[in-house]
Amino acid sequence: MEQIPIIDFSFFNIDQVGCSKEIKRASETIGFFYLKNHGIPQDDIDKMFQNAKFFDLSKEDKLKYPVNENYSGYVSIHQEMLDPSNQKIGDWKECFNFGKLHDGKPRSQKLPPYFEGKSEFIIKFEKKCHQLCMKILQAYAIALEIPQEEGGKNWFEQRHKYENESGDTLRILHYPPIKHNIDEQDIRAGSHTDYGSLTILFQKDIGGLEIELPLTKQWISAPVINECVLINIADLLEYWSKGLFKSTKHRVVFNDDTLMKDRYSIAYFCHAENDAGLDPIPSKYLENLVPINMEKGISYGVDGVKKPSTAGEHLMYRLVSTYQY
Ligand SMILES: O=C(O)CCC(=O)C(=O)O
Ligand SMILES: [Fe+2]
Repeated sequence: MEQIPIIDFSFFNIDQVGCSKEIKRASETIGFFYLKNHGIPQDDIDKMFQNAKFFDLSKEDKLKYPVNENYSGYVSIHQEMLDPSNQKIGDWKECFNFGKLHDGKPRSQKLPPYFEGKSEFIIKFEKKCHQLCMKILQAYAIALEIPQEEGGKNWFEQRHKYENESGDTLRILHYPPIKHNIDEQDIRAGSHTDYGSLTILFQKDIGGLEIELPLTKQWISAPVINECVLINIADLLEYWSKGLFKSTKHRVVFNDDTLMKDRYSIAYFCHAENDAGLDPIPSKYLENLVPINMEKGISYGVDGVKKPSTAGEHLMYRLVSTYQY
């Protein structure tokens, strides 16, 4: 059975081309890879996980900051349905989404008092995640040999400028234990692909994440591996690469040994700027591929047929179909 590869990112500083090729290969076959020596200090990750104490607040207090149309805020249990075509009830999870923060505040939303005094750290953490994504995206540009006159190794960075408006989101997640008899309908997170360019996933202690192998459609588990973050390709990279890179489906299931336990995770969703187009990457590796059908496997909530032409439009269509406001 295929395994999710572990890539040592310190190798990128020694042999950029070799390491980039390894990342390219993992992205073409599985769409997921573990990254070790990724450069985000473990202390920062542990400190970020401490923010999950927010979930201990009363439901009332949490609901004062509900998720808004920009995708920032608190998402309660059953509110998000990641697989609307197969799920009847929403996911058994709660999360808090931090939109891109500026001056300590998400652009269009007030942070709950709980995060007061913590926002400086959260912004720094978010920036470190963004920087890591830029380095990984640079690896794609190197592996795809994007011509210099088209942007070369900065092709992706030109579309992901931190200061510009985008769907970049840092999310803390809590999957509470299930106390009732598990309903067949209940799932911690329904099967889905992510909406941006890349996702960094920080797992902790409790497994349950599964990914669907693109070729065989077989589900395999993506266990917690110490000192590694998990990277997955999201929709934009699949579009830009004409399907060469796989935006692989994943879900979080209840396991017999973990369903009575709290599960926590952190995801950083790296998005292109809202105005970034979805035209293919200029690369000789894509010459013989045809652009993929963007609606394939994705239910766009607005009218189901309209094609998104920018990263921002794509995000909007996907959000409309997964959230119940
Ligand atoms: O919690 C996890 O391990 C996965 C979360 C996830 O896939 C998501 O929020 O998009
Ligand atoms: Fe996801």
